[in-house]
Amino acid sequence: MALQQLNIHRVRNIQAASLPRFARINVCFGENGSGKTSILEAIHLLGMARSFRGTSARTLITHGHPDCIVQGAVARSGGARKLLGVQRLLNGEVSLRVQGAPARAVSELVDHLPLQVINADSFALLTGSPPARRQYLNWGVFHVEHRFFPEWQRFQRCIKQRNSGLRRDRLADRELSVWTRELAESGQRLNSYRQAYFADLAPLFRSLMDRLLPQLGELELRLRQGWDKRLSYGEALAATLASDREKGFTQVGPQRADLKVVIDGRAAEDVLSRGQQKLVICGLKLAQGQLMQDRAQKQCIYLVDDLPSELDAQHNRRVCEELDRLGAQVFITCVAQDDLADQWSQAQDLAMFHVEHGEVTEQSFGETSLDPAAAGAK
Ligand SMILES: Nc1ncnc2c1ncn2[C@@H]1O[C@H](COP(=O)(O)OP(=O)(O)OP(=O)(O)O)[C@@H](O)[C@H]1O
Repeated sequence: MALQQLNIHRVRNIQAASLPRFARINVCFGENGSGKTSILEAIHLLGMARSFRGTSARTLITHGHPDCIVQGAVARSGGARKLLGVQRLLNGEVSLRVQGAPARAVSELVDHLPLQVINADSFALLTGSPPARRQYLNWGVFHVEHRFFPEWQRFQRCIKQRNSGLRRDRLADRELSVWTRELAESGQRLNSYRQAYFADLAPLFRSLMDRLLPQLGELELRLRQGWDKRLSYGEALAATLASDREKGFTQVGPQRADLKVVIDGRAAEDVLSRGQQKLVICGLKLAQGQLMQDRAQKQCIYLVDDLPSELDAQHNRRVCEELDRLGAQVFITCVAQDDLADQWSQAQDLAMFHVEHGEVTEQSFGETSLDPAAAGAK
């Protein structure tokens, strides 16, 4: 999957930008506050209809304007182009388009433009609360198991109904047991999709970490399914029914699942330096891209904001090598044009975009210091 062109209107400090072509590796460089992250935000808006910082649409829209719009063309290698469009309004309204026709759900965009973000907020994968890790897990399963999303929707419906039954008095017993049975079946299936995905993901993650950070100790990725693994989900729900009634909600299930990275028996977030944490995060994100390629024959697109921060040159290079090995399209930001020169000098399919006060200009290859001939002439 690759983004082939992008039009940006009123996204943060970018009033208007028309980018008619991209390479596989796209480096956006410019001074602090120039608008590099805003380009990544625009791409994220196109694929997810929201900011990657989880903030409201208001923060994406250029100050003083009522809306922002992004339009782009994506294509699978050898496949037909798809035109996507997203408009967000200050009042919270959102309008999505695929091939010019209104799209009903964000999942349609996600399917066409699968994105992986590596930025400062990605640390939440290790140090944040479980929803960030469930989101990571769900993203992966969604892209390789087509039965996951409808099951996830069904599960949400069941748990909502069961929780509302739990809050009512005992007259609702019959209704409650119907929803509990439905929930047990749906949760069990959801868990089996996640477990199958996890079984493939964990070894990929370990071998990536062997390359990114070989001196790290015994590394383990663990999946907690959200209830006692010796029980079926139905049994676990039966065991907690009385306490669920008291509390008024369902306490166990896939909605409580979590992932844990463990090193020599200790939680990664407790023992790793900030740079090492960043490498683990890169390992997790790269493993998902690899698995998506292996299982779904689809490429995701990497949005990488300020990779060099927290990483020394050697580890920076290793992450770039892994991105390169994946063959995925990458949009990556840095301050100076030469910041990523070592990493990408061999890349054949490279484009450089200079960003200044919200204006984006593609540098021709002759103008870039990453061009081997130009670099040699300096
Ligand atoms: N809604 C908005 N409307 C207008 N300008 C905005 C809005 N939100 C942020 N900005 C401004 O856009 C500019 C570009 O921000 P951006 O995060 O893209 O910079 P950057 O090039 O990634 O910088 P850095 O290297 O510091 O990370 C900043 O000056 C920021 O204050």
